[in-house]
Amino acid sequence: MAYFFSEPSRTFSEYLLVPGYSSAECIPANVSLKTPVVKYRRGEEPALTMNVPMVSAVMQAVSGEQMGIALAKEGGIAFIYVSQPIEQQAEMVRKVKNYKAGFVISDSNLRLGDTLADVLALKERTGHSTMAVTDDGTGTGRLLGLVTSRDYRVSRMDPSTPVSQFMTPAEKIVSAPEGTSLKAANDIIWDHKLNALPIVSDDGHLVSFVFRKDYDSHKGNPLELLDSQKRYVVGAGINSRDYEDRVPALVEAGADVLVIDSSEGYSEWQKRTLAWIRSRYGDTVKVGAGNVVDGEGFRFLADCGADFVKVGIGGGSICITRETKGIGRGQATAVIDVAAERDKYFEETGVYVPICADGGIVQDYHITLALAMGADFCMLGRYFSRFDESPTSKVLIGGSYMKEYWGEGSARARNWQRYDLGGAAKLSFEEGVDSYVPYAGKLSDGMATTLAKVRSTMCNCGALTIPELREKAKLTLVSSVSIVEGGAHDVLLKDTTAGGNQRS
Ligand SMILES: NC(=O)C1=CN([C@@H]2O[C@H](COP(=O)(O)OP(=O)(O)OC[C@H]3O[C@@H](n4cnc5c(N)ncnc54)[C@H](O)[C@@H]3O)[C@@H](O)[C@H]2O)C=CC1
Ligand SMILES: O=c1[nH]c(=O)c2[nH+]cn([C@@H]3O[C@H](COP(=O)(O)O)[C@@H](O)[C@H]3O)c2[nH]1
Ligand SMILES: [K+]
Repeated sequence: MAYFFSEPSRTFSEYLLVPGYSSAECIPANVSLKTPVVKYRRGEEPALTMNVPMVSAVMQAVSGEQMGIALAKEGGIAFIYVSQPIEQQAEMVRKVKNYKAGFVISDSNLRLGDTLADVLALKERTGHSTMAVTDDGTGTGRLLGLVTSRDYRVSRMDPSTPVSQFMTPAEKIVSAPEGTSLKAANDIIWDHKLNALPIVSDDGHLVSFVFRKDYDSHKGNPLELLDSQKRYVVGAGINSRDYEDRVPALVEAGADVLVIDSSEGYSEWQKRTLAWIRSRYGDTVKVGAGNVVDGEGFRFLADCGADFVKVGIGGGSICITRETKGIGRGQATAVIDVAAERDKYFEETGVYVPICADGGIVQDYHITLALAMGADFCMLGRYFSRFDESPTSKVLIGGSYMKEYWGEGSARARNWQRYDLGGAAKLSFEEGVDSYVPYAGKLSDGMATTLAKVRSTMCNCGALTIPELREKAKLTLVSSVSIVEGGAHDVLLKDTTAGGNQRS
């Protein structure tokens, strides 16, 4: 006979936290959001931790290289999407690993034969007024000259004037050698009153620029997540098909952690994928698996060697898996159940396998709830898709700026793993939608607000760390009537944008 769970499956909005005693030390500035990403033995330190409990979803509309850089700066990890060719994904990982704060690879470059008209067209296209003239017209060619807007007067010059006639030639350029520190580069910029300092290799090739205006922007990211070589930490998705080719490419590109990206992880496919990675790399390659929604699924993946386990089926904002396939579970219940099994597993084996609550975070406080219920960190798609750093375009709709956001199981994602099942067997239905989300500006500003709320709620619960929150949290179910009580009610709102139920 079929098994029936005795409890209904519930979601985050059905719960609230009841405050506990807050001592005088319990202030947001003292809260640490540090959390483990990969499994560790009792008494040992995890090989990878984050400074904030947030990772970005393995999705085309969310996690490219810009998200990788921006999120690591804030202390979290982006998982570069897997639904793209291997080399292209590896290149995104490399771009995050090679990124050096303040050192910008030139994207506006000219050849000697180009003209003033080319300069103007390039400026129009990239929006940048500092241009390198190189032998091959690339950002890493041999540096022959520089063009800035101070070098030409559009009203007085013929558009066909070659750049060689008005550029600053190489011998007059102030530059710095490769390996110059950011501090030293900024000193040169100030001493010579420059706007941009080219960094040039021993053989005269342009490496990057340091711009004066960048000086302030990379001071003060106290939570940024760096590897042992001071490069940003980045993750990448894999699938249970082409792992023998994809995993080596991603490892070689420098990915710090991988995750098998699937709607459903309690399968022979994931077991084989994990076994292959362990046989080839032992424990040196870190890989999460999922998704599961109960203790049984968790134990299976933990036994298969997963470094962390991802929880959540059908709760995502663009998900229609529950509607199309009838699989899934309320996200709060899934997290609570899996967390209980994770704790039991830890008791029994001495191995702590972190869990990630994936999907369905709508309000900022849902993150705090997920942590209180036992999640070690949360994966968010919709949330991150709204910021400048997501790879999608910003569009003006009905007077408001929106960003596009679509599911990995939607037709738009053209996810060949789903559709190419070999021979005539193809997945013929969609499990996700294509949508708009309200544009939300810069990631750093949005995360600052979100995490301020998380820290503040933790203080209400008397907790300065995530483990302490889990220990002290008192959670209550709320009735549907009291949910109405929790929003602004029985008043006429003057400004509808300040309503109590606005989504973050
Ligand atoms: N978290 C969620 O609720 C959901 C997430 N998604 C997202 O959509 C994307 C695609 O997910 P899925 O369709 O579940 O991808 P998937 O690749 O895990 O599964 C697609 C199909 O391929 C089969 N399969 C997997 N490995 C195989 C192998 N080696 N040989 C033969 N068959 C194999 C699976 O059993 C399944 O029928 C992912 O990005 C996922 O995160 C989609 C639906 C729900
Ligand atoms: O049913 C689904 N169809 C899809 O096409 C799809 N694409 C992504 N995902 C999952 O949703 C998570 C992101 O959820 P949020 O937008 O709520 O943060 C992601 O992290 C995924 O787990 C999908 N689920
Ligand atoms: K299964």
